[in-house]
Amino acid sequence: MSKVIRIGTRDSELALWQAHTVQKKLNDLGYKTEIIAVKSDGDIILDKPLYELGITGIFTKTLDVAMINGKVDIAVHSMKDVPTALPQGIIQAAVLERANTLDILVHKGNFDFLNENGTIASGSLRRKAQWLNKYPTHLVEDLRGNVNTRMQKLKDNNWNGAIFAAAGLERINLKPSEFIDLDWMIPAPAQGAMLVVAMQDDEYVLDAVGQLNHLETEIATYIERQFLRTLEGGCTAPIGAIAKYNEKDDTMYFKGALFSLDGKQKFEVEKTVPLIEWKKLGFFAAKEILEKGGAQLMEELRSQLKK
Ligand SMILES: NCc1[nH]cc(CCC(=O)O)c1CC(=O)O
Repeated sequence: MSKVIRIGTRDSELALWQAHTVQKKLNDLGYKTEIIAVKSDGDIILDKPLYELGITGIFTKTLDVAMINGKVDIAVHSMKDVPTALPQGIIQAAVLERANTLDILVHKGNFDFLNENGTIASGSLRRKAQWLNKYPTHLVEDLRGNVNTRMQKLKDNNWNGAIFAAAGLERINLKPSEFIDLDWMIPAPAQGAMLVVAMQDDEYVLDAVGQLNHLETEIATYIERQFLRTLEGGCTAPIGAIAKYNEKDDTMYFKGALFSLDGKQKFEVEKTVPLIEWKKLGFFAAKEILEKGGAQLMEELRSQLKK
């Protein structure tokens, strides 16, 4: 059989770059492919309510619906944008080798604001909370849109800087020379990783795409997303997590944290365990946080974030 694998993607520059990367890898393996780009806010036509199928993610739902309706065979996502529970019938087909996991501050060449009263921009609860935790006197302005839009808004405003995922800017060559690595900031679970999803009964496609899977990244992101899933229970809270395999001593390093919205409260876990313990690492780390006060903070966050 040699069917054409239809690759679903959103139409932002970053999403298209990611889809083309998957396309090239499949082509190199001898598969025929076609890119199908959907408008990010495209129409959703389905004969069942989204919640019945477990479709929740704002970045992923249009593609979930396209796949369930048979319009595309796979979808390529930034893994950190994908809800931890996938819709019914859709499964993780491959996690690609991870790129840069760091958040960076893109600035305007002047560092005075780091000690004084600065204003930076970010639309992410996780970034805002961590910034305010480190710089309690600063202002964090809201900033939304795709990376191109956000970079333009930074130029148009008098903010001192804005926070981006290094991976996104590097992929589309938008990373300017004026930036600093925020190595103290805990990234979003699965930041820097790309996920390919497919229908669970599509053997041909699962076999093709499975060849792109990077085991080390799959395991690290599994741990980070297990941590997230155990903590959040369906609410988008300020949560960071990073897992890293260390080849030298065959161990898995993990750091994860939960913050209050204003950054004043922080519950953190950091540990290194033998690799064989990876399967429950994210779960136990989350339990530890819940026990030392995180459960109460999650309660507060749920009522603050409910609209
Ligand atoms: N939420 C938007 C988003 N989703 C994935 C990336 C970049 C790629 C990645 O982090 O894996 C970005 C941009 C950003 O956070 O600055």
